[in-house]
Amino acid sequence: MNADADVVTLAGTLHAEAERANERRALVLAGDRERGYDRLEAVLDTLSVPITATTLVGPDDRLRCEQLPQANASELLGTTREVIAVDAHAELRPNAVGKVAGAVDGGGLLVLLVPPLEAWPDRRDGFDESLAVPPFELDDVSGRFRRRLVETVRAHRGVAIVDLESGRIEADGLTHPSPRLATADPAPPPDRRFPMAAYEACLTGDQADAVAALESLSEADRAVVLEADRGRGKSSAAGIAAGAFATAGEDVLVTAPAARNAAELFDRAGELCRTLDDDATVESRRIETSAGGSVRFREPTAAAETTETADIVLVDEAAALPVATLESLLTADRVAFATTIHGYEGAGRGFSVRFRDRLTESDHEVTDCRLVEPIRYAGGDPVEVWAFRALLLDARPPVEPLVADADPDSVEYRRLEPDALLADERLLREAFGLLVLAHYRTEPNDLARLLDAPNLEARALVRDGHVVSVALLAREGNLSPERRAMMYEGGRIRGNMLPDVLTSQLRDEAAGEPAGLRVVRIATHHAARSRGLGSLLLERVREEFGDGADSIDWLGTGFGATPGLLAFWRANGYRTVHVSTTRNDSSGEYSALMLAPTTDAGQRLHDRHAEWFAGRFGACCSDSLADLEPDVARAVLRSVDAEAAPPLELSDHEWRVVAGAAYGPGLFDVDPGPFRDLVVRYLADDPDGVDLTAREERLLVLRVLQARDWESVADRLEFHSTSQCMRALGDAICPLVDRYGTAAALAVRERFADE
Ligand SMILES: CC(=O)SCCNC(=O)CCNC(=O)[C@H](O)C(C)(C)COP(=O)(O)OP(=O)(O)OC[C@H]1O[C@@H](n2cnc3c(N)ncnc32)[C@H](O)[C@@H]1OP(=O)(O)O
Ligand SMILES: Nc1ncnc2c1ncn2[C@@H]1O[C@H](COP(=O)(O)OP(=O)(O)OP(=O)(O)O)[C@@H](O)[C@H]1O
Repeated sequence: MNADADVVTLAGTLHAEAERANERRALVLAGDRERGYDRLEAVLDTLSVPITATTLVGPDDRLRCEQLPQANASELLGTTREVIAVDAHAELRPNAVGKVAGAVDGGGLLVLLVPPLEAWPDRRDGFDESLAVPPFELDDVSGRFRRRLVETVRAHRGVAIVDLESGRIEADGLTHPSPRLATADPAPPPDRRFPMAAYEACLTGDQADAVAALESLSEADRAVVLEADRGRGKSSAAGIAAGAFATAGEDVLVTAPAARNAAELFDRAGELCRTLDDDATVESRRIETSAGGSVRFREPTAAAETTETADIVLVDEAAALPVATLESLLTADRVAFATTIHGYEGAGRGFSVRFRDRLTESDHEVTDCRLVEPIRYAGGDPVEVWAFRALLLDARPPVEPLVADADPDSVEYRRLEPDALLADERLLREAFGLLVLAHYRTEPNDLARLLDAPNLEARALVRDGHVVSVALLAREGNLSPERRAMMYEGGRIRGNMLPDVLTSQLRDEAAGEPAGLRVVRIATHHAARSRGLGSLLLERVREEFGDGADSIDWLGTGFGATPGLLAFWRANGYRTVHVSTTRNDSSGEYSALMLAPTTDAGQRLHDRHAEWFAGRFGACCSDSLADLEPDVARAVLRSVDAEAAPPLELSDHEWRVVAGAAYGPGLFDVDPGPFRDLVVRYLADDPDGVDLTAREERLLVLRVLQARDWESVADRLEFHSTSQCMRALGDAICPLVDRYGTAAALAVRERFADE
């Protein structure tokens, strides 16, 4: 038999078994790229799969089917394909594999076109280039992620491997599954509001429960969160509910990262509308019913701006949307979010880490529903099991009892060397699981970075070998004059987040010269927080890197700023030098950049930036940071090094204006500038003996720094009237005049005190 025939027969048998079991199978074609495409074409020619249900994810449009580059793999989120082939010869992006693996239908095949397996880990590809962060070169990147990937491919059931060079079938991927037991029939709740047809459309009990949960949107101020791994039928549940609401005359607005992600939702909604309403008009993105109801799609931003035009808003693939967009969608008073828990596949955990709190704080009564039973493919599907393991999609921190009594005296500092992580799957899972759980953006790409990027280091505190706290560190700076000039002139540089911002945005060409270590992420197990472990880990990192042979000039960090986190970093000696001028897409927060210098060169870098920052922050507050939360602004200034801030230099006249408004009949509104300098100085200093309340400080931020008008400030801080608010501002300024005022200011105070 020729090699082609072998592969075609293998693929046929594999596909037949996949169909019988309603599971997926993977086929790895390892070897020469052209040969791989030849075999793949032969396979596709003979499989009973329509070309319209096949997708090639790779750089070239080589087959007659749909084609997408790996960078656009998100388009497949939430869709269902029978065959997806990934061409990984030029590059393998771990995020793309995660995204496509969930989209293959039960009975379908995931085909991987890869170089010879033995040689693959040692080849450097396009993705590796993204890991070669200056001053490191491509040769410094290692191949551990792919070595691990190859091992998992070989070790897992359901994965067939063909060595195209020798023509040998290394594994046939057959699992010979025994027949499955039928699962329980879906049943409606006894007091259902939706028509019976909605429940008859459900395929599992979990899906019927999800539809029942969505019934709660019949009432105002309700939110529903549907959570599930991929392919459990949550989009379909949302679609069935959309159809039921539309046939009852309601307008349902559907949004998702892209219209295609909501295709299943519209399919189900359309089917139900047709069943219930002979005159319904059903189009791919718009459904209208004879009761006057509708289901329509809007892009997320447009949807967020028009929530009031709909009765109900349904958000699909919510985890892939920025937190700020999710928040704007909360303006709808009846809203549901369908979101993926594992297999977040590069979308990050913004939804659960950051957005969950906002949802809880909102006026909505929230109903949660979790779908477990798979629909797209059967439970225990081997390709899902492989993808979870290979990409650590389900990595978790250690279970609570193992770390619950950890404290600074019972833990050990440990370098997490990539080789040790590769050799110890449990350690890797615990460390990566902790990072994933605690952060809004940790993706499969980060697993590859952890194992292969030359600029990254990981450190942990372990209790009896279990990870309790973990930090991911990136080397930054130490850049050549040419690279620094390139950045200064607007060129982009990989990695190097802090030097990049300080150079390109803050116009400091020397910023990339000192060597630094940025704490990219830090997390403590939730069962052991607030015991000083995070601080201990930072202290150990500083000891290790601050004065070894490997010494650095600064430690730094950048993160979505909240008052609590700013306090944590401040307590650990980090000081703010910048706040981003736009909100971070996934965290929805403004980012704070902080430095903790360890040498004179680091100190000089810090000091000049702290001075510039304190100098500009007041102006930013009434401009790009006009919607910064006042408590974040307070915490930001509190974490600036006051020594480095510019001195307060008000003229005698300016002091008379300020003191006149505080103690006499003067007005803040005539000349806000000097008040602004005074407030910045006060918040940065946090001086002893001045005890303003949090509300007074918020007033200073809102009115003096952010220049909000009196009405809105009075309203926000719940003053009875604007004049009461104005008096409160004067009262809050008095202790600042007492503390900082010059003779000219104090003379004003004396004069009015006498009256
Ligand atoms: C670059 C970055 O990674 S920034 C993001 C940091 N990581 C995260 O947000 C992940 C989730 N959070 C965590 O894992 C932990 O809370 C960490 C890493 C921030 C702190 O770890 P811990 O071991 O608790 O630190 P430690 O005990 O030394 O210090 C805790 C103090 O930090 C402050 N703090 C830290 N996070 C918060 C927060 N979210 N809200 C309020 N205060 C906070 C508090 O002052 C707290 O003291 P308290 O509990 O007595 O009030
Ligand atoms: N009630 C249903 N009737 C017909 N097909 C369904 C039904 N529920 C789910 N399916 C099919 O099962 C597959 C998965 O469903 P769906 O897309 O709703 O799941 P999901 O949990 O949203 O998955 P993903 O996270 O990948 O978006 C799809 O092919 C869908 O057409």
